[in-house]
Amino acid sequence: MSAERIDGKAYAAGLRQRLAAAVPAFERATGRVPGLAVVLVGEDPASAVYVRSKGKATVEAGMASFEHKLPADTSEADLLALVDQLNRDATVDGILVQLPLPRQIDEQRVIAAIDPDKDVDGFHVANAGRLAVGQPGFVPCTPLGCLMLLQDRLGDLSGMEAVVIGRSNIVGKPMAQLLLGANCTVTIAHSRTRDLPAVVRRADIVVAAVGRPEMVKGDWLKPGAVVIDVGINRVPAAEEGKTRLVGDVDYASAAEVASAITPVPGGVGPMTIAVLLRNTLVAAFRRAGLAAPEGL
Ligand SMILES: Nc1nc(=O)c2c([nH]1)NC[C@@H]1CN(c3ccc(C(=O)N[C@@H](CCC(=O)O)C(=O)O)cc3)C=[N+]21
Repeated sequence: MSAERIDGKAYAAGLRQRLAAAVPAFERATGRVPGLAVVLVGEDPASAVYVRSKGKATVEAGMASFEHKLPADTSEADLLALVDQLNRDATVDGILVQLPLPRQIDEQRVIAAIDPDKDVDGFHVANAGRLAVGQPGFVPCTPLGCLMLLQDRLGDLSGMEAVVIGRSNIVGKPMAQLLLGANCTVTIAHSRTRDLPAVVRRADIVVAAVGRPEMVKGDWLKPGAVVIDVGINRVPAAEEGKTRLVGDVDYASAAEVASAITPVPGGVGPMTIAVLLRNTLVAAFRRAGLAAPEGL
């Protein structure tokens, strides 16, 4: 069998178009456009690339982008002061502080300082709690994007066996909550899981978010499984001195067994950015006391 390739880039482009189409109604009602503030501390080149593509996508969707670039030696107090200023800025609906932060800054303290109603990353404990108990809030962008791709492909997920590999607060745990909310039978596997291949072989849905290049092999999969690869790993390419991106799944062998699989790049990554804009638009409608449009 040769799996169908799940085109996250195309789905993300469609979502961004639907978001752009909803912005004028917000602008008519409020006299302003939704705004996203992105804060980058230091000059990690990969982080700078993501921040730039977020800013570009924000403007393309008709929203306002506010970029704050701070030097690598910024103190925690100075970053907290900026977050406080953004919390109080009425033109800012969403705040994203790019992670990881330099080691003099306590990430949890910074996330805790963000107004939960502007926390479009969904990283604040208030939003983690809302997701856990099924209240409206903000869901982390990557897992929500994965759920959208799965529901687009499979429709109702009720009763399906889902295995999430990875237990991070930003992907694995919220992904498991979302799949549980969609009535899957959910297993969270991790580095201490015994006989991981046997656990993965039960799954109708596999979400790989471990950060280990090409770890999940085709012979771990149940034939016909749908595979979502969250990993983005830069590895040496065949040509001397060059690099390439690979996922946490060995695409070639997995595509022989799965019914559908997301590629890397072009799968989950573009969805993360599109969902960030979706969360920002939803935050803007909610903060204005307006009902957010359906189906976003
Ligand atoms: N507070 C916070 N929120 C984040 O959402 C966040 C963060 N910090 N820190 C860094 C990670 C990383 N991240 C990506 C987003 C899009 C792509 C993406 O679009 N990737 C392209 C490839 C891009 C390339 O070629 O490097 C793809 O997969 O097709 C990748 C990675 C968001 N992150």
